[in-house]
Amino acid sequence: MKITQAFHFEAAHRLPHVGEKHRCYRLHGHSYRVEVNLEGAVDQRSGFVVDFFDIEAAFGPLLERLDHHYLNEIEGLENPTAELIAVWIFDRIKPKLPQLAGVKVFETPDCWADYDGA
Ligand SMILES: Nc1nc2c(c(=O)[nH]1)N=C([C@H](O)[C@H](O)COP(=O)(O)OP(=O)(O)OP(=O)(O)O)CN2
Ligand SMILES: [Zn+2]
Repeated sequence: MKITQAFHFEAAHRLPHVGEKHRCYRLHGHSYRVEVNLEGAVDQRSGFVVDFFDIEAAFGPLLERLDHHYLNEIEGLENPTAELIAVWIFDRIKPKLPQLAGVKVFETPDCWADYDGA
């Protein structure tokens, strides 16, 4: 069984390695959407793969670090592409959520990165 919980945050960033002529070299912001995907057996008693409240508890502290922050200043996010934000989130919540199967980070409704740990 697969389950997903979505979160949202607003943040500023710039991409330092794209070259000065690329518009994303300049400071700008996005309304990010994050989808946390888990996969596992449904517990017979609870009926849950994982309680959504537990997913919220695992991701909440990261959300506080991301929301309304300048991403480039966060340790490990000096080059905050959607891909590297997805890896950053995955690596930090996997120890708390062993059933974690993937993290999607949407910069816009049309552009996202999907990391499954590989
Ligand atoms: N593979 C990736 N490519 C790009 C990334 C990324 O993270 N991974 N990031 C960017 C920039 O962050 C850029 O700001 C993306 O914004 P864009 O897609 O241009 O969306 P906008 O809403 O700003 O654009 P509109 O066309 O005006 O809607 C670039 N590439
Ligand atoms: Zn951007």
